[in-house]
Amino acid sequence: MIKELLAYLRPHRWILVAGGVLGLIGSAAGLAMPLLAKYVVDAFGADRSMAGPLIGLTVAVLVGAAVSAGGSYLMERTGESVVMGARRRLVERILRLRVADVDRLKPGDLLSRVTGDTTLLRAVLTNGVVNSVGSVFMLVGAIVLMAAMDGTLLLVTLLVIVVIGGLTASVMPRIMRAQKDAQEAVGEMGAVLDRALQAYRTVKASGAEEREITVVAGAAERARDRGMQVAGWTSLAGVSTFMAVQIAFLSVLGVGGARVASGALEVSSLIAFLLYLFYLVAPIGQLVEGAVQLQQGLAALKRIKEVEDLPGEPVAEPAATGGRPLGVRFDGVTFRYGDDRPVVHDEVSFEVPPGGLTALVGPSGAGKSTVFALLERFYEHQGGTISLDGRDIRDWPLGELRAALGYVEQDAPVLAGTLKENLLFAAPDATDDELLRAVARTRLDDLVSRLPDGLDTLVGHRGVLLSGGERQRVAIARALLRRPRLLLLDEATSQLDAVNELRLREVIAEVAAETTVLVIAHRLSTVTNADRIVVMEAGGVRAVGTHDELVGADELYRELAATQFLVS
Ligand SMILES: Nc1ncnc2c1ncn2[C@@H]1O[C@H](COP(=O)(O)OP(=O)(O)OP(=O)(O)O)[C@@H](O)[C@H]1O
Repeated sequence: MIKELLAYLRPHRWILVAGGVLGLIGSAAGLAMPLLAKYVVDAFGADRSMAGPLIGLTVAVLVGAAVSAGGSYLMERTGESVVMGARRRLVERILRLRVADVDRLKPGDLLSRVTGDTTLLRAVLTNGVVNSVGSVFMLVGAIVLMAAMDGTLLLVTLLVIVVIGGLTASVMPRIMRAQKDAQEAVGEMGAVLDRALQAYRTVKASGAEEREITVVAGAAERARDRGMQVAGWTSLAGVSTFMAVQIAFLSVLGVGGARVASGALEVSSLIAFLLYLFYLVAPIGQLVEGAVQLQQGLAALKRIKEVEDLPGEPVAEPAATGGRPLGVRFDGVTFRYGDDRPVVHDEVSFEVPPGGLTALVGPSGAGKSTVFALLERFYEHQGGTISLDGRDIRDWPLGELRAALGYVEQDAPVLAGTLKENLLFAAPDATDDELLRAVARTRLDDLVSRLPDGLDTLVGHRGVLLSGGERQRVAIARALLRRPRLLLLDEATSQLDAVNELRLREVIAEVAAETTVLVIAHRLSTVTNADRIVVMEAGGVRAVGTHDELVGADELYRELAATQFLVS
């Protein structure tokens, strides 16, 4: 773990060394102060000119202050860079995780790892490490001098310090565990709050505010309790430092007194030794503080590593969009979402030639959305072959594959930001002309002219300022701007009014004239227009045909058409 912690420091090691050296020089200047003051006083007594010593003293004060300030500035700067680097790596990892892993993670908790845990790294990496190194220097120096005074007394001192130091060290892992629990409780708090914010209206409509508050507050209490434990262990560690020096003082006084009495040691040496003993207080205190910070940093690092160690997708190299319509082929595809999950696709086979409109229909849970998820390679199928354009999707570079597809999700397809940002999300390089054409094709021009700032109007968190039908058309326009070779459209199940439905049907028909469109259909209007319909049931393909053919030949389809489609 320590090695991994140091890895964060490696890129900044020279700045850290410089900061550390400046800090040491600053301390040395501080140490020189009494000596220079003594010269001033001596000069005063001896009736000599005080100018020299005074100038020396002033320079030492100024240089010492400037050097110390520079040193601590360098440290803080590095701290910020380290935090930034850790955040960047973490965010990069999070955005490159596999969808299957993200399904299991809680967004609020991830957020707290990026914001909270990375911040904890700062103290340990800068002050913690640097102060500890400085303290070790001072400790070693003092010990060497003490050894020169009297070896026996040094042994007594070290014995006391080692015993109490060992006891202090034994609480360190507890500090780390308590700190990790505290951070986990903060993460939990984020997760619950995120859940409540994602379903804000449902929370209110369900009268669940109080319950959600209780859950968040519960996590906050846990964070407090564990934080208090950290504080308790930290105080214990602090007080034991003080105790170590006090006990060492008494022991040295006792043993030293006896040695003075027996003539083995001079009184002046005993006094000097005792003075040095108190000199140890500050560096030992800093070492203990550094060790505590180290534990806190390690706790944070553990949480950061848990995410960083998750496997990611291969990096999808950006690829050019546009091109010929793609044909799709599923050949005996089997898939389940996890080893302990039921089979979702059991030998799914169907073929879609390039171009035209193909509808996927079937009862809820039949595995229709999963077809899209597999095409986008959000998940890996376990058996059979999926090919696009005659090429196994496993052989497509991920970036190229996703650039060829346009994907419109069923839920919340609009992101916070302006309408324009939303439209350009999948194709940031699209020209204004292309943008306006997509707006016109998806019949969004009415909306744009009504909005106060046109395309630059903010659409709110998850597009809440737009209607359901508008959000859907924005999502389609966004997918179209990517010039997909295969458009995957998961029709929203929400009821659209007649005008919106007609518009949507027109848009889909137009797009299907240019590219392959695969739509999960919940409306009869979409289905009757389709060139072919794939009927799915319980993880398999039951029938393929046109509306008229299927009404004649397939009982399930007839039933679906009679109830589900006509109802919606
Ligand atoms: N991310 C997931 N993790 C685990 N199981 C999932 C996941 N997504 C879907 N499932 C399961 O897979 C099965 C098929 O889901 P899928 O969404 O493909 O069905 P669908 O035919 O699109 O249904 P609907 O018409 O209701 O959207 C369901 O039983 C569902 O519980």
